[in-house]
Amino acid sequence: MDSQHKQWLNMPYNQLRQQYPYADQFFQTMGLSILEGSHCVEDYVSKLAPQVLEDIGIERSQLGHAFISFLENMNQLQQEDKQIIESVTILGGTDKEGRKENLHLTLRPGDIVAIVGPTGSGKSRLLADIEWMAQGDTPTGRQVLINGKAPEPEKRFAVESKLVAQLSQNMNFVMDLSVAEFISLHAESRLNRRDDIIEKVLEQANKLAGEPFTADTPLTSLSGGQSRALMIADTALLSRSPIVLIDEIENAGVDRQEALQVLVGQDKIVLMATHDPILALMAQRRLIIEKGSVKQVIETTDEEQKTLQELLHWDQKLMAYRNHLRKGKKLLAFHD
Ligand SMILES: Nc1ncnc2c1ncn2[C@@H]1O[C@H](COP(=O)(O)OP(=O)(O)OP(=O)(O)O)[C@@H](O)[C@H]1O
Repeated sequence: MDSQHKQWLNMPYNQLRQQYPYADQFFQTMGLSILEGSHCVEDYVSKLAPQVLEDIGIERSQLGHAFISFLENMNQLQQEDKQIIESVTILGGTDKEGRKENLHLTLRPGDIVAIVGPTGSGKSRLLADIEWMAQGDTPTGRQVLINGKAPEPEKRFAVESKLVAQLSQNMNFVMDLSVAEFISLHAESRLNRRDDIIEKVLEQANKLAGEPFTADTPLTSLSGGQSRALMIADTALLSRSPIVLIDEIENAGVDRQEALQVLVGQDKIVLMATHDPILALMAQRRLIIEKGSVKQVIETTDEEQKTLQELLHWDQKLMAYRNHLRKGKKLLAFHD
């Protein structure tokens, strides 16, 4: 035990708590009463009744060590939270025929980028290069930099503090949990203690989903659109990953505009492969992929923004017809 650890066990608890406000969580999780005033943890542990220790299944000598590991882990998580991503840079590699890809693209939080191109052109490969933080070691030879530098190997392969979250098309839940239980499990694993977090995620998911669902709906009975809505809300509000990759959000059952807004509102960098002109125009930029390489980067112009407004208008009309169809109504000419 080093001197820092001894200090944690011996300093008055009210002082310790001031420095490490999450210390209380250790006692709560263990089902123990929380220390008050100037008692120190060592004292507290030495005075715990044998019956209490037996109930929680831990030896007296181990409890102090468990407390130290808890504080260590929490401190590390807090450190990770402070790592701010200012930029992601993608440096070109080669196309499928080995020709050089002329690309040097830097993205910053709040950026939305669409990736477009024919089937098989390499859209998913580009997303995979970013997810993998390629360092010239994927079929494309691309390199991805974080804040202008190659990420350290621990970062690339870290599972806990992933920089990149993937939202995939197929989200079939097999867990026997309700929506509320799922959110609360995830919130717990992210050390998010906000009382209203279940409510917030659910409210956001319902804004995205066409058909509303409640906290006690079992995950397995959510429709495809509802599952995707839940995953998008969960990624936006609970995942700490600053980069979100989307491999095509289908039209079915999700409000795409709101989905992008909620992700970008959390200051994430969003990259999405898509064939959908509405989604593509919601991005500030789109990358045109051909034969495995980015051939062009197009900025969305004001002119194109007007096209977007028009497309959104048609989309609403189409949606209204879909609703009529579902309700068994006649599909007559539409009057604005
Ligand atoms: N630069 C490259 N060099 C070598 N292979 C590549 C390159 N880019 C893509 N590929 C390979 O080409 C194949 C098709 O790419 P990918 O699946 O990314 O296409 P896609 O555009 O996502 O297609 P779809 O629209 O059908 O999903 C994959 O096997 C991928 O690894």
